[in-house]
Amino acid sequence: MKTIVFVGAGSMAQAMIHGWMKEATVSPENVYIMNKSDQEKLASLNETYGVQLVCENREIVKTADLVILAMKPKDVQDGMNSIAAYLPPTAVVLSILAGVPMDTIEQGLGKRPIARCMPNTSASIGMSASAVAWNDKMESKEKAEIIQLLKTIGSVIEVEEDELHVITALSGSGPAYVYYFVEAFEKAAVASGISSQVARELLVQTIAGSAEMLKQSNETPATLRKQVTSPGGTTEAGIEALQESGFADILARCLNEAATRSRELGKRYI
Ligand SMILES: NC(=O)c1ccc[n+]([C@@H]2O[C@H](COP(=O)([O-])OP(=O)(O)OC[C@H]3O[C@@H](n4cnc5c(N)ncnc54)[C@H](O)[C@@H]3O)[C@@H](O)[C@H]2O)c1
Ligand code: PRO
Repeated sequence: MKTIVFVGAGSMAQAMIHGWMKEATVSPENVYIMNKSDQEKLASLNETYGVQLVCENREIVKTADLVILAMKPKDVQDGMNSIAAYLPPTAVVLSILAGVPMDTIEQGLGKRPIARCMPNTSASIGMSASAVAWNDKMESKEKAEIIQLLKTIGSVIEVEEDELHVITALSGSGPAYVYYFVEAFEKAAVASGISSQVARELLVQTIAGSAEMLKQSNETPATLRKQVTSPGGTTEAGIEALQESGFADILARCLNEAATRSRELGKRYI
């Protein structure tokens, strides 16, 4: 897929572009960005990498092999209306929108190969956890090309479209939960007399090390947790406080609320 056109290029699309440019996955002269706002940030992407800014010039869509829908769900109908007349029948569409079903995209842009992907913002450093689902028009060659593109911004797994609501709640939103966890723990550490710099450095390395242990050790999270938790020791006291505060229920509620919002977004903007 030579020519890629982004329709909408906010924080998520920019993370993908940074990832692709760092890995030299696609040629910058073949990446076009149609976007309605934030032209300064996009100008810096153009200056840094040479990707093409086309603002709202829709003619470029006529040359697209791959169109990436990356506006907010509330803007999807406007966005599709603005390109539908220019989109060649052969163009493949990749949507990264939370909640919006492929049915809605087929209605707006016609029955054609469509992929729906949920990446996350760690794409900008090649560390996205992406999941992708396909419509029934997608051929294996096109799937392979999209998977290849997604692999250069992190890991990718193929899933059924129905699973994407929960996946959006888990790994699409996931970085925000981790950042919130760091914010909250850092604040607590500062209140207990540690400098925020020391707390942040230790927390970030602890998260990175624990993630690597989960990846490399082949142990379950519960086993790894037990290895840290000495009977009668400090971790036990901390874990008991989390359990008594209903931490697992809080996380379940977080996941359910986010997944419910994804389903609502899909229905709200059809
Ligand atoms: N931010 C994330 O962490 C994340 C992760 C995964 C998926 N997503 C999905 O990615 C999409 C974009 O999210 P974001 O956080 O990057 O949003 P954003 O608001 O930062 O960017 C959206 C951009 O789309 C532009 N836009 C709106 N309508 C347009 C149109 N018709 N033509 C051209 N440009 C248009 C806006 O000007 C804006 O710059 C959303 O649908 C979201 O669900 C976001
Ligand atoms: N950010 C988007 C949202 O908050 C989708 C997942 C991450 O809706």
